[in-house]
Amino acid sequence: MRKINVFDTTLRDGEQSPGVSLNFEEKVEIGKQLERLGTDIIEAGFPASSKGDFEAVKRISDLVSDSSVTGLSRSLQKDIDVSWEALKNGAEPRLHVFLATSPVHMKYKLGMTPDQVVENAVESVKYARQRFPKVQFSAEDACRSDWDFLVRITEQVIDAGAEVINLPDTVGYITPAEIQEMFTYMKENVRNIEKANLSAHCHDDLGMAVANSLAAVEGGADQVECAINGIGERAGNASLEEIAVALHIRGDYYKAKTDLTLNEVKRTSALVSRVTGMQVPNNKAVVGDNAFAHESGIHQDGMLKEKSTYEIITPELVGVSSNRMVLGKHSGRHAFVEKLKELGYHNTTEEEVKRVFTAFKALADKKKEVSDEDIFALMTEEKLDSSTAHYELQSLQVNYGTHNIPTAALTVAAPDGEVVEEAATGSGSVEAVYNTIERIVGDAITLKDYRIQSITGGEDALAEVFVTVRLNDEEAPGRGTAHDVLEASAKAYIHAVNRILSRRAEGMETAETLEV
Ligand SMILES: CC(=O)SCCNC(=O)CCNC(=O)[C@H](O)C(C)(C)COP(=O)(O)OP(=O)(O)OC[C@H]1O[C@@H](n2cnc3c(N)ncnc32)[C@H](O)[C@@H]1OP(=O)(O)O
Ligand SMILES: CC(C)C(=O)C(=O)O
Ligand SMILES: [Mg+2]
Repeated sequence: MRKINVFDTTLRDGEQSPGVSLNFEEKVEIGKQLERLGTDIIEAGFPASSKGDFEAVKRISDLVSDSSVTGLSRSLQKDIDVSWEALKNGAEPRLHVFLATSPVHMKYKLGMTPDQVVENAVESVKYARQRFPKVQFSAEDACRSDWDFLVRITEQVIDAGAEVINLPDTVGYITPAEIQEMFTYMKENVRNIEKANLSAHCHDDLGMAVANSLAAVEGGADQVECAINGIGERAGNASLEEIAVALHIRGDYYKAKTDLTLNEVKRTSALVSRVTGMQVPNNKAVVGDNAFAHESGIHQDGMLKEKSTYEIITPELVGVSSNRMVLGKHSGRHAFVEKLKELGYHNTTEEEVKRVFTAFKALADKKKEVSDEDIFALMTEEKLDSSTAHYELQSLQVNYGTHNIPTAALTVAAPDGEVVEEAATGSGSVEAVYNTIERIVGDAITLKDYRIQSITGGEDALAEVFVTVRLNDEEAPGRGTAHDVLEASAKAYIHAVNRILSRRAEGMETAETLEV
């Protein structure tokens, strides 16, 4: 397996993300984590760009010893001098100097001829080598540069002492097939290529940064430059975690590997996301919240039978504790039963599972994700209702308006199997519902206590209502769960009434023995 050096530029190109500016402590914290992750080279910043960046690069360079720390510099002696001051005490001081080589950059941005660019690059590399033991030269916008011009400048900067030549796709323009061919061309045509490593630095403007980096590896690149979570200028850089995991999982194809400690990937991603304020999309490969979550029934069933059916990366590989089975509208019975077991329901009958699964599907139609608490609530309701059911709510309609008298209409299955329809008014919607139930039961019922809470957070959470009611001389608590508060209120009231009736039927004497 060929070893690919990982050059992390989160703290330099990554910080060039619009809206991101890291302070000293934040940069140092990320620098230490990048060392734990095992990146070969950390580009800690651009020392000549500001005093703050200078201090951060210096601190990281002083602190970090397991990774080599570098800083970016224009092809100017004053930038190189400042970089040396920042990096000179590091374990392995390394300079990254760049100059553009594409026709458009040379003509319009630099105002230099190709000959002047070669001369300037060679001078800078020689000047840098008087201080730095290791110098990397980047031919900015290499992927829009003439290949023979790239061969010429590469040969000369290698002769001047550069040991790493980076060929960036500065504007994210190239395709995988082209970049592979370009690296192969350089390997075959640069006369002194054996004295240097080739590096790829890809941007994601066309969404091909990772694919291009991997294709560059196929073409012979020895180093990839990338950023955590793919952050960076404009659409960002190639994402470090995606390249690293692709090389790990498809080592059979790339015949290449990195020395990263992959189980530090998730932690590093979370740190960078928190500190930069750039959120990781849920569907982001490797580090997104959904990367190890399975929602659909067929996938969950496959996962329960054999994980490799739908998971090519184990969550543990990148430091995620486990995969997640998300119960939602696409989930099936296998995953549902598994969840019941996980929640401690081992002795459920087929009938129970059938009823609760139907309730679960109905809830999942209204709610994006059904939580453990939701399932617990459905199961508790099933257990209590099946042992005491007499009245059963079938439908409910409430008419409420700020200038109308609230009116409720309910359809309820009575203990004798008859389906009763009734309506009543009240001073509020809940009272209208309760007055209707009272009519259906045909006895005086008094509400002694009413409490409501939401199960889990969010606008689509289940409502849970607790009541205490008095029917004739007896009191009982009741509990109801539903997506809607009025339905939960009706269910709680009926539940309490059912308990009293059930107690009567069983000849029980006290209400206190029943707990909600
Ligand atoms: C592809 C990349 O990511 S390159 C890195 C980009 N990163 C950054 O620019 C972040 C840090 N930059 C900065 O803080 C500032 O731009 C500084 C301190 C470097 C320079 O600031 P200023 O002196 O105000 O110059 P300004 O940024 O406006 O213009 C850039 C100058 O550098 C020149 N330049 C650009 N690249 C190079 C290079 N590799 N070598 C030498 N000069 C260069 C430009 O031609 C321009 O020169 P001019 O003033 O003679 O026209
Ligand atoms: C400075 C270089 C390496 C760069 O960031 C680019 O060309 O994108
Ligand atoms: Mg870049």
